[in-house]
Formats: sequence, structure tokens, C-alpha cells
Amino acid sequence: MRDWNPFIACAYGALFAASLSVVIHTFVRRSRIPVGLEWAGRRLECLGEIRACLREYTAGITTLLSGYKKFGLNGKAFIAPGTGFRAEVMLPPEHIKWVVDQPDDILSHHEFQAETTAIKYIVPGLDLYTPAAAVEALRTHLTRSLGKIQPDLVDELRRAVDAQFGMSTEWKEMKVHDTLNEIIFRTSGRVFFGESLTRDNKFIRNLMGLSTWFGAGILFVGQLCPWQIKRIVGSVFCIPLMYYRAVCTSYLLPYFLERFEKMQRKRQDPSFDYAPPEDLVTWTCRAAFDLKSEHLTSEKETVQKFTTLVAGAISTSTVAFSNAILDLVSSDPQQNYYQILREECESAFQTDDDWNSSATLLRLHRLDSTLRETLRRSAFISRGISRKVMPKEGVVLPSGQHIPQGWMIGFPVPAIHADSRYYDEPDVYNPFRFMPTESSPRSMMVTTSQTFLSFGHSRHSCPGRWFASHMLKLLLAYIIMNYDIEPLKERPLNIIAGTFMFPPPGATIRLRRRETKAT
Ligand code: HEM
Repeated sequence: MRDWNPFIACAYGALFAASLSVVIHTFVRRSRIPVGLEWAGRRLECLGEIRACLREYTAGITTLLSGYKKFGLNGKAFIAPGTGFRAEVMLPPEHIKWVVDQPDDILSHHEFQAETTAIKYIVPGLDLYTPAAAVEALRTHLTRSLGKIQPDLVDELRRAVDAQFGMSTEWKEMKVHDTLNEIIFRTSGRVFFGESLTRDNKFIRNLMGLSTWFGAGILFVGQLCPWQIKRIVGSVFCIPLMYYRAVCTSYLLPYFLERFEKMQRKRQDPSFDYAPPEDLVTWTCRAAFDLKSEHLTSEKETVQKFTTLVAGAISTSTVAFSNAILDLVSSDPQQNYYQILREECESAFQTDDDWNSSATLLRLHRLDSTLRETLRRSAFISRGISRKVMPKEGVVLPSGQHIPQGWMIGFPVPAIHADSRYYDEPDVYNPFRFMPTESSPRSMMVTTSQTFLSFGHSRHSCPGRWFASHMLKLLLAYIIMNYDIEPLKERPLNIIAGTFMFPPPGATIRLRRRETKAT
């Protein structure tokens, strides 16, 4: 007979206890299921809810699509199981207006974010509740300054694309995500923290490291990990995250301190000869002066929030842009979309002045529509306008349905974007779908609506979308005008993990510099 090993016995015991706790806690926590709501993707089987949640790890968006077809199209809400044993109530699009009109103490955006990003475990101490100067700077200054910063954007994107794609007229293969990520970090970086840090390779590598770990932390801890063990798993992700954030903060803090000091002196003494550069650091300092909660004693906290926000925000542009390139090069070659876009860009950008003027972008109807079509087909998130129900007594939906306190509610974005009531032939990639016609007024890439949710909608919608749109249009125009890209036979399928959807990191394309150089 084998020796009895107390360590192995303890390990098995702990595993058994943990599994039992998952099952028991899941039942206890889910005991107050909204009465009368049906589940999508749940079968009549033992531990049906738990097994439905487990299937979500491999189900992609099939449950959301089938639930929407069965309930959403008939104006009914349904329960969608989720990874991490987190079921959510999915509402029909008719309820969007009601949801966005509710105050935060009834339906909380912040509480939803805090829970599904697991911020308190992966970045302990990051306060999502008090307004951050960096977010205020985005909302108030960045969008207003797009015209002013365009020459810098163009200068940086030319440099970054030429360096990453190369100048050779021979075909070469490259990884879509890695290459575009580098280009987008450098291009956005020029506007966020200026030229010298953007050219500092060590800083950019660390910022990209922070962004990768931040995204991975939100995905694994916030979305995939059962809520019972988030704290433990979060503390593992916290280590590299804190390391990268500390390194990035050490680069940025001296910039902020100098800017803070000089700008404050200028405010006190208007004769002081100082004009700060127009970038997000300056705008964040301005916003910090205006926000009484973040003044000069908390520069470090301001910089830490700035660093985390910037690292998180930039990568969403990479996802959108990678999707746009993959959609375009996998489209039907007979349609010649790439060439049509090239003609539009060549007619708009004829001189350097055209590149430096924001008015040029208003002439790029096809390019704008192309980016919007990609965002429609490949939104970054599968559930949008999500909120947590706050009142003790729960809330009553406009349809009369009661949802208990603590439940998450939201809308199935890919299903609404594929609803034929709102989009003709929704499964077809039609980059010129959003071109203005006589009968329908033009909608721009950044316009949110109850049927276009890639940037959210209403109060908490993405404040960086005007910047993203400006940068991505310039970038796409420059690439199309200067590079040929070999068509792909098939569009690489996006990965769906938790509520995120993104192109496979290994996807590649082949491209070459054009013989005849455009502007
Ligand atoms: C194409 C690229 C982008 C996409 C698809 C995108 C999408 C989104 C989405 C879906 C949300 C959540 C809205 C909600 O909760 O209802 C969001 C929020 C946000 N985005 Fe973006 N985003 C992009 C680029 C950017 C950029 C470049 C920045 C910064 C310059 C940015 C800054 C933010 C911020 C600060 C929030 C939080 C807003 C809040 O909580 O009130 N985003 N974005």
C-alpha cells in the first residue's frame, strides 16, 4: 500500500473546498434571479446555470445572438450567462433611452466598470470615482485642439509608418497587431506627451508593457476569472502592472512637475514668458488646476492616473485599426475598395497644406464610412451601455420587469449591429454603407446612436473618439496612398474572450511600398 502523503491530501482537500465554494457561492449569489426572465444558452440539466456560464468560455457570441433572436427582437429582456460566473441581463434596444437617462445612483456605470475590470485588484489604489484631470483634459481640450495638433500627428505617423512598414518596394510580411500597435503608440504619444518621450524607445516599450498587462489583467481577472478568486489572481497581475506603471510614472513625473510649476507661475504672473507645448500633459495640468480635488500636492496621483488611462486608451485604437485593415484586405477583390479609397485620398491630399488641415478630413466620406463599417462589424466589446442596478428594491424596466439589486444590465452590441431592421444585409462587409445619400443624412464615424454602440452611447460614451477618428483617418489615408497590401483569401476570425473581441495577435499581411511615391 502506498504511503499516505499529508501534503497531497491537503492539496486535494483545498481543491475540493475551493470547487465546493465556487458552486455554493454561485448559487447563493445568484439566488435572486429576476423572476420571469428567461435564460439564453441554459439547458434543462443539473447545475444548469453554472454549466451555461462554463460554456461561455468557448461559446463566443453565439449565446448573445441566439438570445437576441429569440427575445431581443421581440422587445424582451433575457439573462445571458457570462464567463467568471457572471450572468447579465441583456435588454432590447428599445430600452436604451431609458437606461442612459437613469442617474448613477440607480444604474451605476462606475460600479459596473469597477466590477468587470477588477481595477481594485490589478491596480490597487486607482480611484475611478473622483474625476481625473486626464479624463477632463480629453473631454475639454483634446477634441477642441485637433486642428492645432494635426501637423504633429502627420509628422509622427509618417515617421512611424515608414519605419515600421519600411521603404522597400519588395513584398514583405508583417504581424498586423505588433506593427500597428507600435505605429499607434508613437503617433498618439506625440499628442499625449510630446516629441522627446515619443522617440524614447525605452519609455515606449514600458508604456506598451503597461498597456499589455493592463488589458490582460482586465480580461483575465475582470472577465474570465470566477469572482470568488479574483483577489488572489489579481494580486499576481498586479506585480508587473505596478512595475510598468512605476517605470512610466518615473519618466513622466519630471515633465509634469516642470509643466505644473511653470504653468502655475504663469497663472500667478501673466508677464512670465512661457507658452507650454500643446499636448495632453499641458491640458491635464490645466484640468488639474481647474479641478479643486487634484491640486499641486497630488501630482504623482495625477501622473499615475494619466499613465494608466493613456496606456489603456491607446490599445483600443490598435484593435479598431487592425480590424479595419483586415476587413479591407479580406474584402471581395472584385469590388476594388482599396483602389477606390486610394483615389479619394489622392484627390483630397494633394499638398502638404492638405495634410495639415482638418478640413481635408471632411472630404473623406468613403474613408470615414469604411472605419465606421469596421466598428459596426467588429466592435471591441460584446456588451455595451452596461450598468449595475443600485437601489435595494431593484429597478423596474419600462417593460414592467423587475431586476433585483446588484444585477448587471447591458445591451448585446454585435446582435444589435447585425439586426436587419437597422442595417441592410448586415452580414455583408460594405465599407461605403454609411456614405451620405439624398434620403439619409450622413452619420460620421464618431456618431453614436441607439443602433451604433461601438463607442457606447450618451453620457458615458467614449470621450476619445474624435481623436481616434482623426488619427485613424490620417493613418489609413497615408498607408493606402503609399503602400500596396496583398489581398487575403479569408478574414482571420477575431478572438472572443470575456466581453472583448479582437483580431488574432498572430494575423499577418504582406505589403510593399508603392513605386510611385504619393505625397
Ligand atoms: C477606435 C478607438 C476606440 C474605441 C472603439 C473606444 C471605445 C470605447 C468604449 C466602448 C467605451 C465605453 C463606453 C461606455 O462605457 O458606455 C470607451 C470609454 C472611454 N474611452 Fe474610448 N475608445 C476608443 C479610443 C479611445 C481613445 C483614443 C481614448 C483616449 C484618448 C479613449 C478614452 C476613453 C475614456 C477615458 C473612456 C471612459 C469614459 C467614461 O467612463 O465616462 N478612447 N471607449
